[in-house]
Amino acid sequence: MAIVVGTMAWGAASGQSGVGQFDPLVRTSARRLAIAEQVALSKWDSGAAVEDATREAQVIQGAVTAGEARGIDAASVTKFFRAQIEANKVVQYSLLAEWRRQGSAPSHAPINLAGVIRPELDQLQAELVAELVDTKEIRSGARCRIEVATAVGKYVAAHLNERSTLTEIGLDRALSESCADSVSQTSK
Ligand SMILES: C=C(O[C@@H]1C=C(C(=O)O)C=C[C@H]1O)C(=O)O
Repeated sequence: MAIVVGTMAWGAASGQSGVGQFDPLVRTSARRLAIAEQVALSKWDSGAAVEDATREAQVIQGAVTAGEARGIDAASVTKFFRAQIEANKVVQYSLLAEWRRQGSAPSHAPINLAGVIRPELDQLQAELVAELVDTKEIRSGARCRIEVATAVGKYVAAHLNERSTLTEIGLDRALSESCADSVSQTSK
């Protein structure tokens, strides 16, 4: 027991700075994910499908172009934004199912997906690309996956609300392709 406690304390202390460096990426991912509610409401109103493959291709292409201009390779930008998109869809599917179970969505003003919401997502995309640049070194670190998971946990704990579980699932998915390596890290 003493060894376990000691190891955990060491792990928490040694991971501290790395975890903190992921905070902006986590916060911006959370803002992107929060917009999924507006997207889902617009799809509730229009009856459009959650998934829009044409728009997804535009999002990825825009991110790749922005990333390449700042020295981030196309493959890592693509996998990062694919994960962000998958997370967004998970949240949309979940909210839409909840509203179907309830028989109604929350009342809301008309939503302009193409003219307002997607440009907001585009703006956040630029911020995410800048944060990928800022975290390039730490995203190659051996503890990257643990630090990202810990940073998400910290964010969720600091923003508790009735949707925390969905937020945590969404953020874990959104940030699942942040690290440069593909090796699964468990306890170290
Ligand atoms: C957010 C939307 O829904 C889905 C998620 C996307 C995203 O996260 O960028 C893009 C297209 C859709 O598959 C949207 O339609 O704009």
